[in-house]
Amino acid sequence: MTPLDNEISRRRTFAIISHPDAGKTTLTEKLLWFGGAIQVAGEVRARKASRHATSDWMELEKQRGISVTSSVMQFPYRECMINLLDTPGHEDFSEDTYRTLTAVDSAVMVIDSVNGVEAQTIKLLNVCRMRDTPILTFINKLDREGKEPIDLLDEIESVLGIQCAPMTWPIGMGKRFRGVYHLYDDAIAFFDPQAEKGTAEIIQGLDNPRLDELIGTQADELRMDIELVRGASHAFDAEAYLSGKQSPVFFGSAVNNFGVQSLLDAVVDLSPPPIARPSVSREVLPNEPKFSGFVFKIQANMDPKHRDRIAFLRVCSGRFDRGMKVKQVASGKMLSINNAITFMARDRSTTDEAWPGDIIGIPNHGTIRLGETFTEGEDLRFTGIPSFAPEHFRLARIANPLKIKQLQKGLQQLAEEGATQLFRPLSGTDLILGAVGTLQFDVVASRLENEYGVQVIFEHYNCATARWIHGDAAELRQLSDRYSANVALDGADDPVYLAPNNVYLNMVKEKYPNLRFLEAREVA
Ligand SMILES: Nc1nc2c(ncn2[C@@H]2O[C@H](COP(=O)(O)OP(=O)(O)OP(=O)(O)O)[C@@H](O)[C@H]2O)c(=O)[nH]1
Repeated sequence: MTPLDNEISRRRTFAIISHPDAGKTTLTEKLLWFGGAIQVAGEVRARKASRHATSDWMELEKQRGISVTSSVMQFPYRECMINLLDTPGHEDFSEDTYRTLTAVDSAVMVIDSVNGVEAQTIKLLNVCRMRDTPILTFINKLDREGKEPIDLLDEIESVLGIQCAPMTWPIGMGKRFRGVYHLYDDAIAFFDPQAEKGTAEIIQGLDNPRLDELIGTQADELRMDIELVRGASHAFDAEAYLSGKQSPVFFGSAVNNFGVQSLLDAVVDLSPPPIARPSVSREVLPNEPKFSGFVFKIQANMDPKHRDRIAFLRVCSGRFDRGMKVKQVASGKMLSINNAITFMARDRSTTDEAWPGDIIGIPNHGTIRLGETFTEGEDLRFTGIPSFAPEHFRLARIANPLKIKQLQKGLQQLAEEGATQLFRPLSGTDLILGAVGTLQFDVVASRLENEYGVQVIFEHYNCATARWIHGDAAELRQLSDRYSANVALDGADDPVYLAPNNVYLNMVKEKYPNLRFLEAREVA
């Protein structure tokens, strides 16, 4: 094995997805703790405290500063190097989450056993499905009276349309929660909220008399349950998991540390290392010797006055060395990356190299855009960074018309960063902002004022949804001439139809059958 192959095989890059409050932050914290990356619980929670006050811009600003370094948490566990990518908790920032999901090789889905599958879980799972991302499921909060485990699996299968393969099975729940049985190790881990790692004892075998000794009549209930579960549920199938068709399911209680280690072991044992990535011209294998990667997230740095930003780049192939010269494919320029940040959760000191699956942060002054590809010279363009149809729209106006240039520049740059989407209708001079969550508008207004010295006023804009237009050029011209106020150019000058309502959208679809109206487009 070459050093490159070796480093690839030990990389696991994943994100946690969940509906708010299912326990994502708690689980992240416990994973870091089991991985030895944090010494005391609470470090992640402190960050979350600021995240909850998202309606307050000052808090957001603080959080933005802190989260540059906490967006990627890298730590060694067993023989692997784990990259855990953070995703914003608030659903108004789900665009950011969607993009982060394009940079991972797998995901962990957290389900609250009391609430089952929730709205945000459905949305996020659909994003994972676009790339057939393999998903492990963690059913959390077994220490509470929740839904029956078998009903939860049914719900996941029917609502999310993914097969479930239980890997562990809970013994009771709520007050009667005693632990889990591992279906493949034939081992029982007993729950003890007082024990340091949540587990009192582990025993082998369902027929072990110690089982009856410890949990009495629940032992026979468990034996019956397992017989039923083995007969009625899907057996684990590695291929089905890796192709995103089946999700191995674990049960536990994150706040009590219980079940977390099994999950982390599953990330090492079952989740895939970096695999080939599609680009416009060809597939790029991770073990190609030459470096390549793409930018999936741009974040303004701690000091907004300097307008420096960090571009988060996912390494797709080869090895990155500090100071190496790389090509920014979009501009054709060669850049020396001397000041890249790599991320170790344990100590913030930088390392000098990165391998496929790793994330590096490149400081820049707005010259690097979302979705861009970097290589050692080849003109590659990675595909797959999505932009989603916004659901909220505002018309941007300014108090002082002399500042129109600053407004245009500010909006253009914030759109490149992904903070909002910008649309310019073909007729008139209106600047329309689109967002997936309305909180994005507050962020944009505040940043325009602080960073560009522009006071913006957002007004209602009559638009229900946006669709990117692809297809026949002649029909596009006709549509643009006929509805020039509703056809706009986005930040990348691609045509978009701004539909006042669904009736209009259906009408233009019928009228222009050779055009396609897409809900998402790729940024790069
Ligand atoms: N009873 C119980 N509560 C839990 C468990 N895990 C997490 N919680 C609690 O559930 C609440 C939400 O957990 P978080 O980890 O903050 O959830 P989150 O998904 O990160 O929430 P957002 O940041 O809003 O996305 C907190 O009060 C946790 O203490 C568990 O295993 N059992």
